[in-house]
Amino acid sequence: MLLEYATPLTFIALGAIFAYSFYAVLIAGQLSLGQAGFASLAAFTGASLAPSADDVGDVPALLIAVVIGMTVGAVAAVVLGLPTMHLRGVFLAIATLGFAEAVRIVLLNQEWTGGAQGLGVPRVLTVGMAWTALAVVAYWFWRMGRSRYGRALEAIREDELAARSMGIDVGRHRLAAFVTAGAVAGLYGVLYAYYVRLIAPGDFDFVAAVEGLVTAVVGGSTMFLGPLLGSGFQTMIPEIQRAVGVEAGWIRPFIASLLLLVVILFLPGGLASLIPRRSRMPTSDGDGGHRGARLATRRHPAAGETVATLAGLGKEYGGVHAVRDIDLEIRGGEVVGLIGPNGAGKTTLVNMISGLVPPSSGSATVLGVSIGRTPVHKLAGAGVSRTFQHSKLFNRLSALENVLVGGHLVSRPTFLRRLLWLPSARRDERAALEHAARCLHRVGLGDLAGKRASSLSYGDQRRLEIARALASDPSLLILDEPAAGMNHVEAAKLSALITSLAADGLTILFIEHNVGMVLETCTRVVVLNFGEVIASGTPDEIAANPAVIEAYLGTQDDEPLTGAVAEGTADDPTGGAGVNAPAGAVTNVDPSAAGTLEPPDTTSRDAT
Ligand SMILES: Nc1ncnc2c1ncn2[C@@H]1O[C@H](COP(=O)(O)OP(=O)(O)OP(=O)(O)O)[C@@H](O)[C@H]1O
Repeated sequence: MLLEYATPLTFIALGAIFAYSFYAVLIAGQLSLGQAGFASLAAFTGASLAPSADDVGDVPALLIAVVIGMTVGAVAAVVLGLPTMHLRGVFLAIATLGFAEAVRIVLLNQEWTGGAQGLGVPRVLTVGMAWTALAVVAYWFWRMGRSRYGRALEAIREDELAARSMGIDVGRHRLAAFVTAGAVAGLYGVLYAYYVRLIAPGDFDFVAAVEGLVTAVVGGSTMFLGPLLGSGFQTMIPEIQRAVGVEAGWIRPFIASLLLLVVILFLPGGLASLIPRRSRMPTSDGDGGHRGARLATRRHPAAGETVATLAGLGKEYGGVHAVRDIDLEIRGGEVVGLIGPNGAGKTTLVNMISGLVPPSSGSATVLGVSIGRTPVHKLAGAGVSRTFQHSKLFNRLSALENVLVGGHLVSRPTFLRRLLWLPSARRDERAALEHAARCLHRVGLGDLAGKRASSLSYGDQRRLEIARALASDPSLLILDEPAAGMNHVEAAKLSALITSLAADGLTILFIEHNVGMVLETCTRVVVLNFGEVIASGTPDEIAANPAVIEAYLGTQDDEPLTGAVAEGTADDPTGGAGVNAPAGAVTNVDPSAAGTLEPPDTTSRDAT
């Protein structure tokens, strides 16, 4: 019975293995078509260099060829990956496709490959061997999925910049994913060669690459069973059509393509999205009643110790001086509020401090690291953690998973230990889960741990970003407009949270348009206008500072800032008070009202 289906079953296994080589990079958000080239190189070198099956036996010959092929695939991936890893999306697809085509043409013109005639290889692979190999590959990706490494790849796929800010070395992770793809494609190439009896360079052409990609996409790239489901679907649809008597010709491929279209249109997450995803939950409630191990912690600067020193820091975009000549010192335990009208340069300044944007002039040292050439993940490693003006959550991950990624820097790698089922890996994963749950509870989101980040309300998304930033146990926490979109009550709660974090010794720098909240929460306020610091001092000093009042109200004759901010609209940015404020200015014309003023932002930014 099984023998009757041996051929389709073997092709399902082979197709799934090839699709896993695409899945390996799709989970990190990379679109590559180079796998056909890796498979081709592996198939020809493996089959040519491995000893003959007659001399050493079938299985040893195949195993040696597999080792050669996977090594060749991985090395080719490094060679191709090093110069192309900075490419994204369609550019990476084109570059890798170019590589695969170059390999095909070179191999086509070699004598040792048999050229267009192809190379004869003994059939050694059985259906059992093919499925054993598939089981090993699927096991690899299954164990990877819930490891620290697997989470990092998912985070890169969801939002690369946020992943960098969580301390993930994106370049290294993307290259590792690419090398895995090379090795798995190499495995496929060798197994294919030892099954079909005759291989030709044309077997690994553009069409083969697209088929592998389609299989992975149809199966789904967010769950490890995806490639297997995709390959089963792709292989069995024609078989089923044949069995029910749909004759060859245009009908069969037409129906198969139509079904493919239906899956892609109605199941954007692929067939695997039909399988319910078990969301990770901590074993304890995370509110302090936990018993698991704690994660690594870092030494934080003591109160009054220098955290950041900025000297003459400036940033110019073309002719626009976003920030100019800023001297600033931030000390341990301070809560520094950064305020100023829209376009004053606040976000640009914190982007420089967190390493996202290099300064055009001046210098700065943050937690002992000088900014400029230091990559974002290294600054995160030094203890800088941040939220973004426009939420940069990992939308398809749950709230808890978002915070788990935030804990990347303080948790231990678990993937290799998970492969071996070592209890220490389970312990470390539990510790990471409980740490994430504690962070969620700290911001009041404990009950929403299993919810997808994209399904949370705007205010909860802001809080989730804070929980994620806290998870790295930062020394300097930077919050970019954390209260944006929050109502009066939520903003008051956030203010209490910031105060309690500062009481724990955390140094906080935050941008906020809600001046009332800033004056209430901060130990020091720095005011920017047109990229320059126009005032710095205690909340009381700032509230009475004429230069600040002028920057906000456009006149020096008005009352001092009182700690509350008028609600306004883009049409009436003064909150209806009729004050002649500069466009986008935050006003305090109605001290009884609270809220933020958010005129439409038309600035184009790489990182905000
Ligand atoms: N990537 C960029 N390219 C060009 N100009 C930029 C870029 N980022 C910021 N700017 C400009 O730099 C100036 C300061 O912008 P920035 O976003 O830092 O101000 P902000 O005080 O944070 O404003 P908001 O309160 O609206 O967020 C603005 O004039 C803005 O248009």
